Amino acid sequence: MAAVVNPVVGSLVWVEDPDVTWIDGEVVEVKGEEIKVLCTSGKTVVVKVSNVYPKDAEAPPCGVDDMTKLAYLHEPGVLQNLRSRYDMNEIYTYTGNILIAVNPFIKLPHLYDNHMMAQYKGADFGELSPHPFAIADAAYRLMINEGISQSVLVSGESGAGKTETTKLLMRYLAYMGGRAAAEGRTVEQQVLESNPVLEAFGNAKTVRNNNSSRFGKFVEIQFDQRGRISGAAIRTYLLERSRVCQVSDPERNYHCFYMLCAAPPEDIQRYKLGNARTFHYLNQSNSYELDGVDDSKEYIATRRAMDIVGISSDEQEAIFRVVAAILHLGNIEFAKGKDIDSSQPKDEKSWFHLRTAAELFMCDAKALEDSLCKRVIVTRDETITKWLDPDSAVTSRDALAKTVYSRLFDWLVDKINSSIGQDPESKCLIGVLDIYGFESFKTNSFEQFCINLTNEKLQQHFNQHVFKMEQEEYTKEEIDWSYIDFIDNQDILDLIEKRPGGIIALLDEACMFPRSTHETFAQKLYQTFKNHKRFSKPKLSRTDFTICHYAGDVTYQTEFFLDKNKDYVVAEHQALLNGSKCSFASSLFPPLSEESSKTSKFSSIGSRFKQQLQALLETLSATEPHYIRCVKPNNLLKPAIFESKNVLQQLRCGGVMEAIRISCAGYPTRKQFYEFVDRFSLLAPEVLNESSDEVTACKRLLEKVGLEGYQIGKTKVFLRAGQMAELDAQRSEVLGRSASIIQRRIRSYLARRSFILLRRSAIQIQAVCRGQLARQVYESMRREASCLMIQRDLRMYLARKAYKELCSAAVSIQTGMRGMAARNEHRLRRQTKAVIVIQSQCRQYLARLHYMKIKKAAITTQCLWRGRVARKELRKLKMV
Ligand SMILES: Nc1ncnc2c1ncn2[C@@H]1O[C@H](COP(=O)(O)OP(=O)(O)OP(=O)(O)O)[C@@H](O)[C@H]1O
Repeated sequence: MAAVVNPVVGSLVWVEDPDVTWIDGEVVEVKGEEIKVLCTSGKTVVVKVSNVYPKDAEAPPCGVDDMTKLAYLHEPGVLQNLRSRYDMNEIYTYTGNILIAVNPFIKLPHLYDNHMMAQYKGADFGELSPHPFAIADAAYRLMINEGISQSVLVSGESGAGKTETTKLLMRYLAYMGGRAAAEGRTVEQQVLESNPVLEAFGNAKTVRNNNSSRFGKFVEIQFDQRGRISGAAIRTYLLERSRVCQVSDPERNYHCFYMLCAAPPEDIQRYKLGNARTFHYLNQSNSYELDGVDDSKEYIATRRAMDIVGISSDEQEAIFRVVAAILHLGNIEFAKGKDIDSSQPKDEKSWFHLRTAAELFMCDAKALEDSLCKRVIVTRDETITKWLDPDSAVTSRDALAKTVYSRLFDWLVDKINSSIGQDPESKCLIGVLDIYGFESFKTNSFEQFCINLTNEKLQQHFNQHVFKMEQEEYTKEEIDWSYIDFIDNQDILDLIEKRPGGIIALLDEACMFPRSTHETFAQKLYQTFKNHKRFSKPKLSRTDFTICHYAGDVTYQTEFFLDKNKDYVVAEHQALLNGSKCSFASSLFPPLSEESSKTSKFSSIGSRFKQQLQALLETLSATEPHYIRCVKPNNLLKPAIFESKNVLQQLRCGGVMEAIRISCAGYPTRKQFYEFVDRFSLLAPEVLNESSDEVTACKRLLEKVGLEGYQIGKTKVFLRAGQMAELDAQRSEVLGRSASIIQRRIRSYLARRSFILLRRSAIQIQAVCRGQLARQVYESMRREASCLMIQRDLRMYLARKAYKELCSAAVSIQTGMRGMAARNEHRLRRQTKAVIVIQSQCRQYLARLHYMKIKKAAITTQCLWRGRVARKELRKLKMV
C-alpha cells in the first residue's frame, strides 16, 4: 500500500481527513516534500507527499467485485470500492478468498431466492458476483472433490449480519445436500429450523441489533459419501446469563419472554401471566415491542419450529412453564424478616408470585422460599442455617433465575443435537461459525473480556492461515520472496490464557480465595504484568486494566469479574429443582456425583470457555477455512448510510486490510505440480509428451499459456493474485468447447440409438399391427363372405320370389295384354276396316271428283277442241 510517488500537478490523490477518513482531490502545487491538494469538498489542504495515496482515475464507477483487481490497493481505494458498490446495493465484495459482506439493513430478496441458488450451484468461484452462496458452494465442492472438511468463519461486530449470513450459508448447504422432499422431516429441515428456536431463547434486542445473538454458535453439518446431509451438531458458546435478570433501556430481555406474554389466552391463563410490563425482569427497560415483529405470531412460529426439530408438545409445555416460572420468580420482592438480617417475601403480591413460581416449577413453595432466603453452612462439626438479608435474597433469586435459564438453553441445544442426530460414519463436514466480533465499549466487563479472547484466538487462526502459512510455505518452497511482517498476537494470548500466570489463571485463583475482591485481583494483575508490553494500568483508575488487543486497546472494569467467573449452583437451588415433580425441571438439575458434591463448588467460566475455544480451534484446524467478514455500515441500523470511519475500523479489526496487503504482495495461489499439470495440461496437451517430468511440464505449460510473474517452488507452482482465475478462464473455455463436442457426439449417438430403437419398435409394432390387421381383415372378410352368402341367398330368394311374382304378373299382364291386344286388334281391325271403308269412300269420292274434273275438263277440252275445229272448219270453210 504505497503512498503516491512523485505526484505531479493534476494527478488525483486521496488525502487523510479526520472526519471522513479519506477525501479525494487534485494536486494543484508541488513544493518539495509537500503538496497542495484541492479537495472535491472544495477545501484546499497542504499535506506531506508521504501521506497521500494515488487515486485511480480510471476506476470503474460501480467498483470492482474483488479488491485484488483494484489498480491501487490501499485503504482509501478499498473504502471507496466498498462504498460505490454499497450505493448500488452490491453488498458483497471479495478480497481474494475472503468475502466482505456489508449489511444493507434492507431486505434484498432477489439475492437469495432459489433461482439464485441454482445459479451458484457448480459455478466456478469468482465467475458470478461475490455471494455467501459462492463461498458455501466452494466449500461444498472442495469437500466433495478433495474429501477435506471445510469451515466458514463468519465474523463481525454486533449487528453486522453474521447470523443472517450464517443462515444463508446453511440454506445453501441444505439445498446442495438436501434429500427429496418426500423423505419427511429431513435433517436439513431440522438444521434450518433450529435457528428460530435458538433465536427465540438466545437472541434479544440490544442497542446494536434488534435481533442480537447473545451466544456464539458453531454448526457442524455432516455429509455422507454421496454429499447428502447426514447429521449435524450445534455447539454454543457463552450465553449472556446476566440479561435474564438485568436489562437496560432500550434493550430487551430474551425474545421468548415477550412471546410467552403474547401467547394465546389459554396459555396465558395456564401460566398465570399477564402484560409484559408487569414483570420485573422485563420492565426495567421501556422497550417491549420490536418494529415489524408480532410476538404472538413469533410464539406460534417458535412452537412450530420446535415441532420440526423434534421437541415434543409435553416438552414444549414444560419449557414454557419454566420460562413463566422465571418471570414470576423475578417478581418476588423481599423485606426484612423477624430475625436479624433475615428476609421474607415482601407482601401478598410477592407471596402470590412465589407460590405461582413453585407451582410452575412443580416444587414445594416453602422449599422455594427457604432456598431463596436461607443458606445451609456445613462445617466439620455442625450444620448451621443462616438467614439471608433482603439484598442477598434478591441476589439468590436472580442466581436461581440465571441458572435455570442457562440450563434450559443448554437443554434446548442438547435436544436439538440429539433429535437431528450425529452421523458417526460421516467423513466430511462443513462447520459454520457465527461468533461475536471484537467489542470495545465505554464499560467493558468479563463478557467483553471473553469475547475479545475469542477474537484474538480466531485472529491467530486467521493469521496462521493467511500470514504464517504464507511465510512458512515460501521458506519451505525456497521461493524468491522478500519477507513482510505480520502482526502475531501470540503474546496477547499468552497474557490472557497462559497457565500458570495468565489473567484467567489469576482470576480463578482470586475466585477460589474467599477474601479476594476485585481490588486485590486488579493489584495482582498490575504486579504480575507491570512490564508486559500488551498490558497497562490506566492512570486514573485503581481497578481497571487495559489490554492492547490486535484490534486496538480495550480497558476492562474488574468490578464484576470475580462474580461473573464463578459458575456454581447454590446447593439449595440444586436440591430444590432436583426434587421437582416435573421431570423436565428436575432433569435440568441432575443429582451431583458424590465426588463433585464434595469438591469445591467453584468452577471457572473463564477456564471452561478457554477449553471450549481450544476445542473449537482444534476442530477448525482440521478443516479448510473460508472467511466472511461482516461489516456494519452505520450504527443507526439504517439503509444507505455508509460511515467510512466506522467501516474502516471494522476492516482493520477483522484483519481484512492485513489480508489484502499480504495476499496481494505474495502469491496467493499455489498448486502441487501434478495437480497443476493435471488441471491445466488440457491447455497445451503436447507438453506432456515433450517433458520428462512434472516440473518441466509445468514450466512449459506456463510458457505456452503466456503467464508471467509466477514462481516455481520445490513442490508447487506459485501464482500471483488473479492468475489462477486467468488460467481457469482459459481452461473453462477449452472445457466448454470440449463439452460441446462431447455433447454433440453423445447427442447424435443417443439420437441414432433412439432412432434405431424406435425404428425397430415401429417395425415390430407394424408387424404386430399388420398381423392384427390381417386377422381383422380376414375376420371381417369372413364376416363379409357369410354376409354375402346370406345376401346371395336372400337375393336369390327375393329374386325367385320376385321372379314368381313377375311371372304371375307377366302371365296376368300377358293375359291382360293378350285380351287387350285382342281387343286392340279387334279395334284395330275395326278401325282398319273403317279406314278402308273411309279410304274406299274417299277414293271413290276422289275418283268421282277426279272423274268429274276430268269429265269436265274433257268436256271443256272437247268444247274447245270442237270450237277450234269448228273455227278451223269455219275458216276452211271461209277460205273455201
Ligand atoms: N443480507 C442481509 N439482508 C438484509 N438485511 C440484513 C442482512 N444481513 C443483516 N441484515 C439486517 O441486520 C440485522 C442484524 O443482522 P444479524 O442479526 O445477522 O447481525 P449479527 O452480526 O449476527 O449480530 P449479533 O452479533 O448481535 O447477533 C438483521 O436483523 C437484519 O435486519
